[in-house]
Amino acid sequence: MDIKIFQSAQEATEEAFRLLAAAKEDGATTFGLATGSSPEGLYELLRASDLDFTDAYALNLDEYRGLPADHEQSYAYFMQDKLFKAKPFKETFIPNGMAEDPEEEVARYDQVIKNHPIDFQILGIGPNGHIGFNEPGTSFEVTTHLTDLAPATIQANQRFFESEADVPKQAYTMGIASILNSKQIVLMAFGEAKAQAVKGMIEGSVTEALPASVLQTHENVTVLLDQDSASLLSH
Ligand SMILES: N[C@@H]1[C@@H](O)[C@H](O)[C@@H](COP(=O)(O)O)O[C@@H]1O
Repeated sequence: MDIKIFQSAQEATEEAFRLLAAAKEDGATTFGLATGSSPEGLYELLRASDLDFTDAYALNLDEYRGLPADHEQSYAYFMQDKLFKAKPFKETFIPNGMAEDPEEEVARYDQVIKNHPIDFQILGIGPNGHIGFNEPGTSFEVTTHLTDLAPATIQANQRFFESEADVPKQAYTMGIASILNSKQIVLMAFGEAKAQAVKGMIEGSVTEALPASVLQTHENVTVLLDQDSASLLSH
């Protein structure tokens, strides 16, 4: 793992942009994208850039079950709003939160990932160490699946909804095995609320109890931190 600690989230975000642009320059055509506040600044930089994605593919990590693509809190809506409207891709993919048959949806998305192996994957991290929506305890072997959200995740994501009751309780997510297949991974984590998870991910043992710790086993991972998220690291 390449750990880079910056003075601010903004500086770390600028580094994420540089890494993505360099990967693109080197031929990356398929980008794994994440939602949440961590990559928002990156999407802002991409929108303002002159990078052209009309020959590129975007695959998102996850989607809430039960939210249609035009729901303001759906990840499909987030991606349109924050990136795709301004920066069109050749094709974009995201699990369908309204799919009638979860098994079919999971199989469909696994096929999408198989057809479009990811060159460059952006990740955030949940305060409990989740990546995508792979919650603590999820097997490292699984690919796309429907998961029950951990109570801590429902609580953390409540800020985007009117009340806790409005937060979906399930989500589709790429699995750890799918994420590890990406050629290059860049994880962004900012703020004190992430410090414990960041410490576990980098300095703890590789354990399903802290899903992001599996990234220690991948050969091309860069972790971009600000002072607060890095504050519990031993050196
Ligand atoms: N499923 C998403 C994750 O992909 C994201 O990394 C995490 C952190 O979000 P934030 O960046 O807003 O802290 O939250 C959500 O639960």
